[in-house]
Parts: sequence; C-alpha cells; structure tokens
Amino acid sequence: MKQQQLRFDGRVVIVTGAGAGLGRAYALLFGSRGASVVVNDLGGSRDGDGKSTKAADSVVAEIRARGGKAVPDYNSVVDGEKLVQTALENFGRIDVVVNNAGILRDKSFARISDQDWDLVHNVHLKGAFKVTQAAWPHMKKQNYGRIIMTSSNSGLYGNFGQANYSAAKMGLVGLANTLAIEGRKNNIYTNVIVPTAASRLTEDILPPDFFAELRPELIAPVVVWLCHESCEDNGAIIESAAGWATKCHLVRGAGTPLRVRITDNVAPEDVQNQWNKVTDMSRAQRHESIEEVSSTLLGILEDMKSGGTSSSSSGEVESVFEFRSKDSIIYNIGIGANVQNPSELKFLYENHEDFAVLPSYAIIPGQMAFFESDLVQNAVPGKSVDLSQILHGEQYIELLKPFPTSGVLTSTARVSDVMDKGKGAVILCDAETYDESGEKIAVSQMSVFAVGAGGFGGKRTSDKAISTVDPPSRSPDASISEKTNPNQAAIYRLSGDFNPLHIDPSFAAISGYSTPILHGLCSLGYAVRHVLAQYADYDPARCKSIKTRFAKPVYPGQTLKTDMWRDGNRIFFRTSVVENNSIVLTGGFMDLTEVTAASKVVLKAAAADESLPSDAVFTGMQERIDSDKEVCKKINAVFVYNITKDKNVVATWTCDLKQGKVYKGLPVGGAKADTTLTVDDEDMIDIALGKLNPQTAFMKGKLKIKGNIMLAQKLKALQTAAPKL
Ligand SMILES: CCCCCCC[C@@H](O)CC(=O)SCCNC(=O)CCNC(=O)[C@H](O)C(C)(C)COP(=O)(O)OP(=O)(O)OC[C@H]1O[C@@H](n2cnc3c(N)ncnc32)[C@H](O)[C@@H]1OP(=O)(O)O
Repeated sequence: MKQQQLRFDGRVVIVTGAGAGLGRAYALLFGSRGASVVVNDLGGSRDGDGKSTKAADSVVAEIRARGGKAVPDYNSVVDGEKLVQTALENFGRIDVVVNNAGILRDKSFARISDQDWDLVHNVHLKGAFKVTQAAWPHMKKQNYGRIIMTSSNSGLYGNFGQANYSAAKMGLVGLANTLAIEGRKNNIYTNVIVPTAASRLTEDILPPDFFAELRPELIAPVVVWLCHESCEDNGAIIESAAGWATKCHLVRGAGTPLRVRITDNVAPEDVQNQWNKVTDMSRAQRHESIEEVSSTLLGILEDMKSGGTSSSSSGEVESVFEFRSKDSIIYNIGIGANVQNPSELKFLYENHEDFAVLPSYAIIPGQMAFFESDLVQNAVPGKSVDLSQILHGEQYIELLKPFPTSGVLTSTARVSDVMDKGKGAVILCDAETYDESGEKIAVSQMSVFAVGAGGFGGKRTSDKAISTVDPPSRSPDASISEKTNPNQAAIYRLSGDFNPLHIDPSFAAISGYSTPILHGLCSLGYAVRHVLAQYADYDPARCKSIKTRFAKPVYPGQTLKTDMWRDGNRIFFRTSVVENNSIVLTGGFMDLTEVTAASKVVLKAAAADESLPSDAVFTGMQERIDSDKEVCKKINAVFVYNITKDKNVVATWTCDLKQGKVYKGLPVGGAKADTTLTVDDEDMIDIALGKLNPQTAFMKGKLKIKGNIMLAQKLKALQTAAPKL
C-alpha cells in the first residue's frame, strides 16, 4: 500500500530567515505540501547588517511557481507580532512557527562586545520569543500549534569563538523545554532542531567536500515531519545532517549521597571522597520532568532520614559470560572432582556421554557480573567498600534448567539491599542468568560481608535476604569427608575469582589470615558434590537450589566433612574442618528436583526411539507445566516432557510418577516449542488424578490451547493414550 503523503493543506506556516539556506528549504517543502507560507527574511547580511526584500521575494516566487501559496515578510523577528500579522492578514490563521532566523558575530570570548552579544541574542533568542509569543494566543484559541526552535551543536557542546551564539542556541533549548510543558494541554507542541547544514552561516567554516553533503534539503523533511499534526513528539531535541537524524537527550548520572544522615553536614573533603561516584556516568539516565528529578531527590532525603540505605545501589549491570567445556572441567576440578572416582569421570571428560558441570557452577556468571562492576564497591552509603576486606558471607542459587557445559550466557546483577551489622556491612547481590535463547536459567543471591564497612546507620536485617535453614536436631543421616588439595585455591581461582586473598600470602596477611584462604564457593562446591554423591546419584540435574553461610575460613589442604540430613527432597548440610573441628558452612540445604527420575526414563526412551531425529534435544517439562510445578509437586503425578529439534517439539512424553509409568504421546511435529497448554490449577489436579477428562475440560472452556498445535494430537498426548514404553 502506498504511504499517504504528509500534507499541510489549510495550515499556515511562518518560517523565519527563509530567504536562503535551511529556511528556504523548509519554506519550499511546506509550500509543496499545501501549506500557506509566510516567507520571512529581513534580507540582511550574515552578521545582521543591511536589509533587502530580494531574498524573501525570490523564495515566494519559487513557491508560487510550483503552484504553492506564499507571501513575503521583511520584518525583523524582534517585531514578532508583525510577522504573525502578515500571516493573519493574508491567510487568516497561524498553525506553525519555524524559528530559523539567525546571524553570527563570531569572536573569541574576550573580544565579544556588548553589541555582538545583544545582536546575536536578539535575533536568535528574543526573535524566537517574540514571534512565538505573538502566535501563541491564536494557537491556544484554535487548540493547535507546532513550533520549532533552531539550536546548534555549538550550543549543545560549545564551539570556540561562538560564546554569544552558543549561549543563545542553548537558551532556545530551555525555551522549548518550557513551551513544550505550557503548550501541551492546548495541543501546541514545541521541538528543537539541531541542524548541521551548508548555509551562508557555515560556508566558510566547514571543509568543502563535507559542506557539499550538508544540503538543507536533507534536513527540511525532518522539520516538516516534526511540524505535522500526526507527529506526537513534544519537547524533543532532534539533530539532523546529511540525510541522518537522531534524538538527543540531557542525561543525569545515578549520583551519590555526600552525607549519610540528614543531621550530617557536608565538608569539601566529603565531596572530594565521593567525586568518582558524583562524576560516574555509567548509569546515567534521561529524566522526563522536573517532578521526576525532584522526586528522586526526595527519595534520597528519605534514605538520609532513615540513616541511609543504598540509593546508589539501584543500578543494574549486565554481563556476558562465555565458557567452553574446558572451563566446566576446570571448575569441576576446582571443587574436587576426581578421576579416581568413576562416578565423577563425567565431570572431567568432555566426551563422556553424561558430560556435565557441577550445579554450583551456575553461581559463577552472576558473580562475574559483580567482579566486573563497581556495584559492591559503591553499595554502602557514604563509603567506598574496601575490596581487600570483603568476604563471601552467604550464597543461594536456584537452577531453573540443567546448566549447560558451554555457551554464552548473560547475567543481570544488582545490589538488592545493604545491612548494617556494626562491624561490617552485608551487601545482598542478586543476579539472574539467561541462556542464548533468552530463557532464564538461574537465579542467585550472594551476600558479601564487608569487614569494617558497618556503622553507617543502616538497618540490621533485610526482607530481601534468602535465609539459611538449620538442620534437624538429630544426628546426621550421612557424612562424607574429603581432604582438599593444598593447591585447591590455586586451581579454583582459574574459574574466575582472582581475589588475591586466595593466593597471595602478603594480601592474606593484610586481611588477618596466616595464609591464603580457600574460596567460599570452593568449600561449597565440595559440599555440593557430597550431597549429590549421597542423595542424587551424582546427577547435577537433580539440584534445584542451594543455600549456605560461610561461617569460618577454610585453608587449602584441610579436610572437609559434610554432615547431611534428608527430609523429603530437602537435604540439609553442615560442613566442618576435620583438623580443628570448626564448622565452616552453616544453615546449608540443597533442594532436589523430583522429576529427574522420570526425566531419565524419558531420555532413555527417547534415545531408543528410532523415529526421532538423532539431534533432537530433551527440553524438559513444558514451559507452562513447569511453571505449575508446585501443583505437580502436590499431586506427584503428571509431568509432560518435550523432545525438541530446532525449537520444534517433535515428541512428547507424559509421566505419571504416582503410578510409576511413562507414556509416549503422539509426535506433534511442527508445533512450536513455546506452544503451551494452560490449565487452571484445580483442573490440572483433577486431570492428573483422572477425575476430569481433558476433553471435557476443553469443552468447558477450562483448558485452553495456544499456538498452532494440532488440538487432537495434544489432547491425546495429555491423555497418555499412546502405547506404553
Ligand atoms: C565484587 C564481587 C564480590 C565477590 C565476593 C566474594 C569474593 C571471594 O573471593 C571472597 C571469599 O571467597 S572469602 C572466603 C569465604 N568466606 C569466609 O571465609 C568468611 C567466613 N566467615 C567469617 O569469617 C565470619 O562469619 C565473618 C567475618 C563474615 C563474620 O563474623 P563476625 O564478625 O564474628 O560476625 P558475628 O559477630 O558472628 O555476627 C555479626 C553479624 O553478622 C552476621 N553474619 C555473620 N557471619 C555472616 C556471614 N558469613 N554472612 C552474612 N552475615 C553474617 C550475623 O548474623 C550477625 O548479624 P545479626 O547480629 O544481625 O544476626
């Protein structure tokens, strides 16, 4: 379909300084689009001297020659009401004002005379004010108006020799900002154009070949669009040149408090200490209004009143983590995986049919995001956290999918809260990790204990903290002991935590340790292996979530003993150092997923199914049913698994864990992987318990099927009607 031409029939447009250059190009384009144009030009020279009717007349003649409507106006823009009068007398209304007229009086700052200053300001700033103000009541009355202010990169960025011009041009931005607010309710929109054009103002300033590409005709369409009734921008600054255009914004950094409490004063030294944060633009943002800016200030004051939380901690960073099979193996060795244990070969050999990375590896991408940013360093209000004094305090990880052994993952990370523990601060570091398809695969929370960063008047507890859980009071159900290698920290650090605390004796001494200590995540990795060995047949896919507190340091070479208690799918654990009997990991638990037994059966069946493509992938439970897993857990009955190729579901299995049976649903070739069944919870339970026929549920409108999947096939799959495996 052909796009409709943007027309201005019945609209009256004033273009100031329209005798040449940009103004002429605007006037001609408006004229060709049906507008009645007031071609204003005083006919003066580039620096504002002299007068002539020639310039305006010739443009009017051009417009008329092309069948358009135009009248000349020879007034100075400072007499704005006269220009508007010309419009009203000739065309009876005024709809659009393009403030374009301008002159130059370039001199280095010291040489600018009062006259140079006043003339430039008169034409650019006062002229725009006068013409616009004269048009304003008419626009208000008709409830319609479009205004353009012309600024310049000289204003936005400054330019040697143009102090008077730069100031006027930036003044026009301020004028437009406020007119955009005042005119909004009357449908009067004001925008700013920042052109770089070949004009008589720039002809001997720009290099000739560059100059040739800066035709005003390439900017005129941008201005004309901004003035059209269908353009909804108001208060925008649009830069354009050479057939290119972009929006510009003023932005503001995240900033930082210069004092902790509302009762504190600010000394110049406080400013000096915080200067890096004051000038940090890494989290700069555009603010839409003065109200928005004021309300952030109110929030900061509220923080100060409550003794300071972390207003500077609201930022989020994104980090990309690329890893290969080799990195997975190095991590597995780093947490003690050992070829002498045949069950662990799959963690050390990339060609093993069950090659896998241990599940605590899912913590690493999120942790790397914090290492790469200064989120932790800046988290405590009024202080810069000393990174030589941080300890890993606690860790939580939840795996939403089995973790891959290689790939490119993206993590988002933020400080979610900061607690003041007196002698230290506990910084809650939350992260989410996504795979290449954008699916969230892990959620983590790292607590960093910043020794010496407490006492800032913050709160002691946080509802955002994920709690540790004490084990049952009975004796452990099982225990595994294992000696770590004296090189354990030296190996573990190759997985990305290069904190010298774990390798450099002099650095460890500064932190008060006799020798470098083991990474907290290394000790945790040992405990994770112990739990998997004891309760999950070394299957990392069975790990759903892990939590622990690092209560005391561990030294490489020490023996770690993990005591474990089982309560359903929750395994509590506590780890101690055998040599000195000190408890080093407390409040630990690992939640195991229930469905893995069924997954295994499905995988085995899929592998034996010759009708499936050899490169089909097991993608786990269907998305929707996965999100209903609490329901599934309650009934312990039905899970549906998909086998996928190229993101298309090629086969579905249904597992009835209660009956211990697995059925193959009919292949549903062509269905998209994100095709989902949605069932409300009660019905899901009833269907799973066989009380409700899915067909009936569907007929009652309770079972909805989205996507292009064949209905009958899908229902059959859910009914588990296909032959048993
Ligand atoms: C930029 C990226 C950042 C990446 C960070 C990770 C980088 C890694 O390289 C660092 C590491 O791996 S360090 C090695 C692992 N961690 C450790 O060895 C720390 C061991 N823990 C300790 O020494 C103490 O618990 C200690 C020193 C932490 C606290 O002991 P105490 O000072 O004696 O505290 P205590 O009097 O027992 O309690 C005071 C309040 O603090 C809370 N708390 C205690 N231990 C905590 C811990 N580990 N984590 C979180 N909070 C903890 C207490 O609950 C108490 O608070 P409240 O009174 O409100 O209950």
